[in-house]
Amino acid sequence: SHFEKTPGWLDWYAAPSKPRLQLPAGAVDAHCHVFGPAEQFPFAPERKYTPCDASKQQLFALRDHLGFARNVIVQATCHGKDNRALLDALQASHGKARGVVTLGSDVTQQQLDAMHQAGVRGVRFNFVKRLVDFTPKEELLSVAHKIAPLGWHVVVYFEAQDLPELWDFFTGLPTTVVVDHMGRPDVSKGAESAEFDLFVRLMAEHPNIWSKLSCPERLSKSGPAALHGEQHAYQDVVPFARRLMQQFPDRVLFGTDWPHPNLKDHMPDDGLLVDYVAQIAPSPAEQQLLLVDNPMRLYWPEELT
Ligand SMILES: O=C(O)/C=C(\C=C(/O)C(=O)O)C(=O)O
Repeated sequence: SHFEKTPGWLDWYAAPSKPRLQLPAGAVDAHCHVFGPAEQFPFAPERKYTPCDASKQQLFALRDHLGFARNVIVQATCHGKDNRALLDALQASHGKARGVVTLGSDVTQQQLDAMHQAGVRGVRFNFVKRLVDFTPKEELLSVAHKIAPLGWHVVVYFEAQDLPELWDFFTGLPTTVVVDHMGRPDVSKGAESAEFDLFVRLMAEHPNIWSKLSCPERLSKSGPAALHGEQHAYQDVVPFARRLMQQFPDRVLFGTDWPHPNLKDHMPDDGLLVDYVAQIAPSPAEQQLLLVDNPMRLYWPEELT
């Protein structure tokens, strides 16, 4: 097909290891994707990479293999504003998945209501320049104001060096805001750096802003040491996640980011990624917050009454 995978794009682990960590009952993988199948759900013409297919069936099999109970499926840029593959997966999940879509300001109320019925609870704004072209802030704000009455939140993906210019936009959003992958800090600067202090200040000053503690494999310079059996996978990222887990225990989430788009130097074993959670949330109480209570409050609040 003409959807040839981007050269160098690694496939995900076909047979991930079984985690040592026993996840708490009801654990939520709060950041993952479905891609294609391209013949049924074509990738967006404006995409900046072409992934391999990654089906809902494979996602749900991974969920069960790792010990998660639910998924939050996040629209990735390779599908642009065409959320059909995501909506198809939500329907197949029988209520075990929620969705975060990508929308234009032309979205209609009828489309929003249908997505809400399907299990969508958020919209995603991507600012990573290698992934998307520029979208005017007015258009994004228009989308945010359209989804706010539904109780949806805004997921944002950006790189740490861009936080200063994005600060006013993020702090002006009329919803809960969930940051992907800790705002992608440069881990070589250290978890007490001015750069990460700024991100911590963003969360400290704005209690509506949450963060996912995901994607150490994208941020680490020390790499997946656990591939050799040691317990300290992605050791240099742990202090960043620990700082957020300790300071904002009720506003953090975790996800596998399966099928790990755009990774070229190594592909994480999802089982070892789950074991990484034991380093950033070592106590059962922290694991309960990170993996169950926090994502349930955000995505299935109706079940908490
Ligand atoms: O999957 C991720 O969250 C990370 C990446 C890709 C996307 O988010 C996307 O294409 O929407 C990335 O860093 O390349």
